[in-house]
Amino acid sequence: MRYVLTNAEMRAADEFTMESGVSSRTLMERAGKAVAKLAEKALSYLSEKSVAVVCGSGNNGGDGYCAARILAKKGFSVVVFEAFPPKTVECQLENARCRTPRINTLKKGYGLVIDCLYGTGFHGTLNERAAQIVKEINESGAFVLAADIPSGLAGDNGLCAGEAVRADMTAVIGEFKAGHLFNDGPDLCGELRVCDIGIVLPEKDYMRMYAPKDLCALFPKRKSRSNKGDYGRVAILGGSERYSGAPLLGMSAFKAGAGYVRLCVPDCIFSPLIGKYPEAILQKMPSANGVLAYDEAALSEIAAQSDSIAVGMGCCKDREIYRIVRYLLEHFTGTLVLDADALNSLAEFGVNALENKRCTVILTPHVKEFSRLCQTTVQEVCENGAALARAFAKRYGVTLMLKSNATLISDQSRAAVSSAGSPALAKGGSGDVLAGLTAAIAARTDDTLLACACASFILGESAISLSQTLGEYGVCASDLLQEIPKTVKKLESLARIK
Ligand SMILES: NC(=O)C1=CN([C@@H]2O[C@H](COP(=O)(O)OP(=O)(O)OC[C@H]3O[C@@H](n4cnc5c(N)ncnc54)[C@H](OP(=O)(O)O)[C@@H]3O)[C@@H](O)[C@H]2O)[C@@H](O)CC1
Ligand SMILES: [K+]
Repeated sequence: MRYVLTNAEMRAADEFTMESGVSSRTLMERAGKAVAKLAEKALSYLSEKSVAVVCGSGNNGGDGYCAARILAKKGFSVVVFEAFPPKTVECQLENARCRTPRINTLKKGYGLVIDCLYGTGFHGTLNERAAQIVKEINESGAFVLAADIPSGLAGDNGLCAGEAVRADMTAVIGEFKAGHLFNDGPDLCGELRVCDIGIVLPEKDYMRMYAPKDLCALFPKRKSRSNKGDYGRVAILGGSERYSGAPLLGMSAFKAGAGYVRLCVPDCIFSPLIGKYPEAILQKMPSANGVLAYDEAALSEIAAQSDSIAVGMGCCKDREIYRIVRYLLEHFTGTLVLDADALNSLAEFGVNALENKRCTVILTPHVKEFSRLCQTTVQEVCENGAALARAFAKRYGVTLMLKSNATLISDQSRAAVSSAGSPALAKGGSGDVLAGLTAAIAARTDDTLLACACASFILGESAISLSQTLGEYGVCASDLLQEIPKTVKKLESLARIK
């Protein structure tokens, strides 16, 4: 497991490391060395071997002077662009130690440009001169290596207002910052390489990034003497005349190992589904106007016979859906996964229903759905998603999985991010697949944070691997159902090695 920090948390960790006896000069030397090492590796693949290092006034600039000195000592042709005069003591020191030639403007022709303009100290927007320099970096035609984070990208949320460096590779100094993973971050950072410089973390309350070897604990070897009841009874409650396929994508629950999957669909779409999935239990629910209708007896039976229930996929926003969600919140004692129109109905008819519940609740909104739940804007969710998710999870006593290019998960005390994913998932049906996966995995564990991270990982990895053969444009949600067992098998195999 790795951690993902905010700028302030990273600064505190740097300071804590220094208090533990590592000097700032040593830390910078390590950072510069790590950047130089990645530069050298990149240069080995490039035909043009000249390097330009663009340095700002802070310690990110200091990393740059240090890397330039190391690369020059190794015999590379290196120039430094002093974009702004050094301000911090370490930057001034490294500037003085670096004797490579200086340039005043960045022309084309370098093989590699190292961006050390701004790191975690960046805030606000680029001024005119900085924006011009960033433009020159982006238009240089060189391979761009960003030190710590591409300049212009906000470390706390991965947003950039206007121009920012578009890197081919980013040398992540110490720990991931949220900005590497969220919003514009993945498109601007290129390949992320973490450089360990011996940072000592003062606490362990950071956002987590689970590795496959943490997630595989959810796929222990199945005992030969076991039966379907041991692997979770999942109910998928969804579909409408308009979205008749959505609940079928919840069959992902079976692909993630559930023992039983019960598809509960409105009577208006029931008949065509008979025999479609021979392994599933098919349950006919009443409907009104093509949408699921409230039926207490049926819901009571589903609640009694399920370990987890996913509700909302393709349901349509409706008062009847809201009644169904309220009933399940108040009577079900397993894990309830609220997705799509269950969330939209909650937002429309009263999110306070979440206060009165007996079950464990997981909400799986995308950014727009979450903005409706919080009665705020999408922009606000993009800017402060982590804080909003944490506050919401705490306020309502739920686990929240906020879906975007990186998925942010928050329970009442912890947070995690899953960055596995692909733009191939930006299509109808992906969320329905995720809801089924989440319900299946959450049925087997009390650790909802881990369950959500695992479900998101399986979805993301399956999409990545399918994209390699079908392409990001070609992959669709039903393809994922075929790929998921392969991803799950990798976790299963990993669990056996442990
Ligand atoms: N701490 C350590 O020991 C270690 C740190 N390390 C490295 O240091 C980096 C952090 O360094 P840092 O804190 O000095 O900040 P950095 O990003 O270089 O820039 C700050 C300067 O930019 C300026 N500025 C900001 N925004 C601006 C804007 N919009 N427009 C214009 N100016 C703006 C800002 O101005 P000010 O806010 O003071 O007005 C200030 O002058 C970190 O990412 C890592 O690479 C590693 O070596 C490991 C050890
Ligand atoms: K940078």
